[in-house]
Amino acid sequence: MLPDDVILAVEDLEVSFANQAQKPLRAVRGVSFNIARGETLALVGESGSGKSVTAMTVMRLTEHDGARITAGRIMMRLKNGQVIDLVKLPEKHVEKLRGSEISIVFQDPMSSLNPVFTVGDQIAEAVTHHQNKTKSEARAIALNVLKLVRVPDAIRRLDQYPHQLSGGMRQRVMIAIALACRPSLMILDEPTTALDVTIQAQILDLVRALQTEIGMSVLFITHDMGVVAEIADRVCVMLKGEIVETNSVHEIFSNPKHAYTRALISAVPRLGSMADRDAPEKFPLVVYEPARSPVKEIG
Ligand SMILES: Nc1ncnc2c1ncn2[C@@H]1O[C@H](COP(=O)(O)OP(=O)(O)OP(=O)(O)O)[C@@H](O)[C@H]1O
Repeated sequence: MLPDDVILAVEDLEVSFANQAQKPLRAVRGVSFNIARGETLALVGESGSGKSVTAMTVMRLTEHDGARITAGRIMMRLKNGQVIDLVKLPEKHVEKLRGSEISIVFQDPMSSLNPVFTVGDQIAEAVTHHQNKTKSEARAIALNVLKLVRVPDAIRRLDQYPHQLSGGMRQRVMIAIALACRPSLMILDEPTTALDVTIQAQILDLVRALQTEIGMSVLFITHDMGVVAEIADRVCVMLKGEIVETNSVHEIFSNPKHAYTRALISAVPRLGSMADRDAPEKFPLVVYEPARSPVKEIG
């Protein structure tokens, strides 16, 4: 059974990809964590450490990519209080939970949004997929949710197409779609990596504000300890498919136990003084340069 305040508990999760030439690739190895109601848990680690596979497995989407869950449980508390193991759920049931109980926002809104439908239609579609609403009711919900994610001039935006919005506005629309059916858990997979720094800060502010307002839980995936410092309550550090350290954000930065955690902190110049300077040699990191977008925020 889950403690009352826990929304999601991942227990000893193992996920493998078949690899014809060699033995299967164990992308996620014995991963365990839980997320409380209203909490933001950051999953942090370098490229290939297994963050996205973990997140996509919580959505039960990795099987579509040929992965197999070889062990573990993903216990989820639904909005009606029922607790279920997502691993055991047949696809047709999981499909009903995506968007209504858990939703996910990806890095690149342009590849998630459909270019030929308006913003309003895409949010309304997310609503009518799960709820028995008329077209005009769904449009009213779409308008409210656009306002909730602070899209200025929301009425006009409803009838615009994705290409008419800036990168930051598109990411707000993706968050609006993810929020439309008020899931209790939102997964954000590197949602700000493709945005420039000021827009990134605005999106992080938005996620924080939404959490205070609607009390949802967040699983936030990032490689950037600077972002972790801004957004997380607790942190799981992933390395080569395993979680090597879990702690509160305060403890992670003030008293990092694992050398790899110290290396990640040192990779962020303004946080680096807080961490062990020897660590980067032990765990050389790929240094990320977020793609700078020349798009100017409009409105
Ligand atoms: N569809 C797939 N088929 C085969 N292997 C995959 C697939 N998706 C991911 N992997 C492998 O699983 C491992 C974990 O990848 P994952 O995408 O979870 O890393 P990550 O920590 O999210 O990194 P990134 O930030 O670069 O996405 C990697 O070795 C990756 O190559």
